[in-house]
Amino acid sequence: MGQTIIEKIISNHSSKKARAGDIAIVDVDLVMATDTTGPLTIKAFENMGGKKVWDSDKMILVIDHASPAPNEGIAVLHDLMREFANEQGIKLYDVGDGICHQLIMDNHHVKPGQLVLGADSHTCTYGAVGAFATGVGSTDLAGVMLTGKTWIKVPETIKINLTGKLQKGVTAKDLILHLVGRFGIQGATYQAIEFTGEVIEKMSLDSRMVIANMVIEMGAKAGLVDLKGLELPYKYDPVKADPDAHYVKTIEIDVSQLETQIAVPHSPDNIKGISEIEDITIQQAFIGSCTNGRLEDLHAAADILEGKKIHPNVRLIIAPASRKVFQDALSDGTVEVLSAAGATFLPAGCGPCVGTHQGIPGNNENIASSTNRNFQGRMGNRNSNIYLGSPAFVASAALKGKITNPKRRLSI
Ligand SMILES: CC(C)[C@H](C(=O)O)[C@@H](O)C(=O)O
Ligand code: SF4
Repeated sequence: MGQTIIEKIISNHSSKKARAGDIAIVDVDLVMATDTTGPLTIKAFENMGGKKVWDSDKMILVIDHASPAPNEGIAVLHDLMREFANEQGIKLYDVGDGICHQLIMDNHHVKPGQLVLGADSHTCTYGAVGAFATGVGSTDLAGVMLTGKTWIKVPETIKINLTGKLQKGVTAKDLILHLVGRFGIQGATYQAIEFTGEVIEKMSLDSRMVIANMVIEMGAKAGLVDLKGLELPYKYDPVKADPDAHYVKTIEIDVSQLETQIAVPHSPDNIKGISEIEDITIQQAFIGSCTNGRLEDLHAAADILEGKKIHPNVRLIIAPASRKVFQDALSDGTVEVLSAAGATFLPAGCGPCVGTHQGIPGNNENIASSTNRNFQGRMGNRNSNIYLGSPAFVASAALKGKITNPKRRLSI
């Protein structure tokens, strides 16, 4: 019997042909840690007796979660990371460079068919370029830093084929929210998902990243997006599934009828169609994160806000996913449009996504957000409510001061 993409990638990184359910010892192509997990990882590495990482070219550190440092304690942790990176000759991205996942993608640190581990749950984002990338704990990552290897149980695979055409104002975010709602937050636990079909083939890299990024919200180990229709600035050999590969499930979805999808408080699988929840008042709007902080996302917001002013009772906060995203949005006039509409720009980084700093909501406030998680307290206040959706949804809500269908705000 043939192999799925993940079985092939794991086989290529180990000495045996891998099948779902096997335990494989694999060589890792790249490891990554952030300012939330990096200091713990470095300590664990030293506690294991680590002196020199197995390959300093295969490790990346990023200061993005609380960046610039909001207090002395975090400033000390940032310094610890800088010192370690210096001693070991490891590439470190510092304050303002951007979110770890965006930097790894922007700078082509990951390529199709590679196997990457990150001490961050959204490492699965790199499935957008057909890599098997997944999140691990700090101690596991420290082990890889010593040896360049880890063990992995080969996941089973679900195949999702997406056909039809997305309606105006309906995006990759709506699609993945719909799937998270359908599966539930544990619906694909420890499984890989292969995404194929004409909808994927027409998607930009930015949109493919949205899909791969949120598979963790269904508990999946990896989301592997078909590379058809994707142009990359380098040559590569795509890893393809065999025609007789075994899938635990194959799902066909026609996306043509899908309306804007929103995750309502307090879980990313608590999905409603926009028409069910229109008119809820909001006080804060956030566009950013490794899910939706890219150029395409800022463009979608600018399309809605150009020449207009946001509602006077709303704070619209934008954190570009990377410095490059910010610079591109600056040079094409997008920053100007959004700033004139009343948006406040934060440095490139995670920003308010995880509630560490910058934009913690007040009591009883409702937030429209382009991020990926809306658990109670996620943005730093348990007495606030987060509504997750696309950047077009967030911009429309910021404009009207309440949840509204982005379709009505789009001129195209
Ligand atoms: C803080 C960090 C450990 C966490 C993660 O692993 O995902 C964060 O990035 C998140 O999005 O919740
Ligand atoms: S942007 Fe949010 S989800 Fe993404 S890595 Fe940062 S904290 Fe995690």
